[in-house]
Amino acid sequence: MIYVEKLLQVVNRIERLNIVSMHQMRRRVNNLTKPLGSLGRLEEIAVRLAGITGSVEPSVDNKAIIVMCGDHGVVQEGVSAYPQEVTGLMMANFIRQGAAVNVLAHQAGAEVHVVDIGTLLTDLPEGVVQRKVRPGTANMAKGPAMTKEEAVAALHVGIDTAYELADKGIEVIGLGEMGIGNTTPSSAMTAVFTNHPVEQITGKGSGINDEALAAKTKVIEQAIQVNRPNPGDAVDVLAKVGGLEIAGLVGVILGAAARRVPVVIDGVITGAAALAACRIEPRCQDYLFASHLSVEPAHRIVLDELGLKPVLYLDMRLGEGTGAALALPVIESALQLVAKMATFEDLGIPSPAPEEDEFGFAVQ
Ligand SMILES: O=C(O)c1ccc[n+]([C@@H]2O[C@H](COP(=O)([O-])O)[C@@H](O)[C@H]2O)c1
Ligand SMILES: Cc1cc2nc[nH]c2cc1C
Repeated sequence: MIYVEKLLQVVNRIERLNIVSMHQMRRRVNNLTKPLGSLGRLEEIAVRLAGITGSVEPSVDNKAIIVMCGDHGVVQEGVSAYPQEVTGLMMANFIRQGAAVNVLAHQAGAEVHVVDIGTLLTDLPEGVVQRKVRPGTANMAKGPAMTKEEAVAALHVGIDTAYELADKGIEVIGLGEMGIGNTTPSSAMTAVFTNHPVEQITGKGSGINDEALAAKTKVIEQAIQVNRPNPGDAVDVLAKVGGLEIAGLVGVILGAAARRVPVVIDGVITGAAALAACRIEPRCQDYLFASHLSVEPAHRIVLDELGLKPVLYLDMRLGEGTGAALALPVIESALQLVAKMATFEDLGIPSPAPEEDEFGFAVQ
């Protein structure tokens, strides 16, 4: 019960964007020495970051990527092309800086935090944050993946992680995950939340063949039928057909939004987490940026549902936070332009930009 109260406190702390800061940022952007609107979506990014942070000089200098790791009982049903041990092996790889996300995060100047929230690994490599709620989920094709209490505990791991990073001055959080089998719960959650047919939503994940895809689709349909998750209760959906790392990511989003820290989502798994977070508290939506569009069909459905446009289109389907790491420098560029470009006033000439409405948008 105490746990649920804490969750409510965090959710209640999530505020609307700061309209005054957005207006001031729009004005500044409109006065930069360029044709009005010519920096396209970079302008929208700068304006939204002003709204999130409540500052006309926001910073995303201090960046972190959280890689939540968990295992999935549903792998027993043959839904993945890879064995379950890969989750643990990749966790070790993150620590030795050998994974794709390490390379890309290093390039972006982002820290990588690897959290074991629910893998089967018992002997954790040094450097992994140990926050195991339980060792892997149960097989959701046969019953609930976890209890509601476990789902709430996982949400709190995410909230705590976001708060810890906010406390130490992290200004933007990229979401990443590792969990063999986790495209299965992600597709199930997306189907339940959006009511799209499972067949339209399910993809090949890390690389199964057509036959296995047909079987995976059936497993997801069965999991939904067996568990009957309530689409109006995101915690119920997470517990019945979700995953520990997915619930952890939902917590990260809630915690980051409560602390006014922007969140960059990655592929289909972090997307399903974003959908759940927005079902818990719709204001979360304002704090989210979509880094890229994954090959997994559920990802497009999630981003459409959340009204998010991806920064990059690279046909990736890796996860780990790789897309988030790639988009961070683009987001940072938006702020660099605002901070460093000259304005028309700097040149001593009045802005040739058209009149603005009360929100600072051009009146044509
Ligand atoms: O980010 C994505 O969109 C994405 C798409 C397909 C696969 N993945 C990654 O691959 C793993 C899940 O794939 P699977 O086929 O085992 O469900 C998991 O570790 C994810 O990080 C990630
Ligand atoms: C090798 C490997 C690396 C991954 N990283 C994220 N998901 C993954 C799945 C596999 C199989």
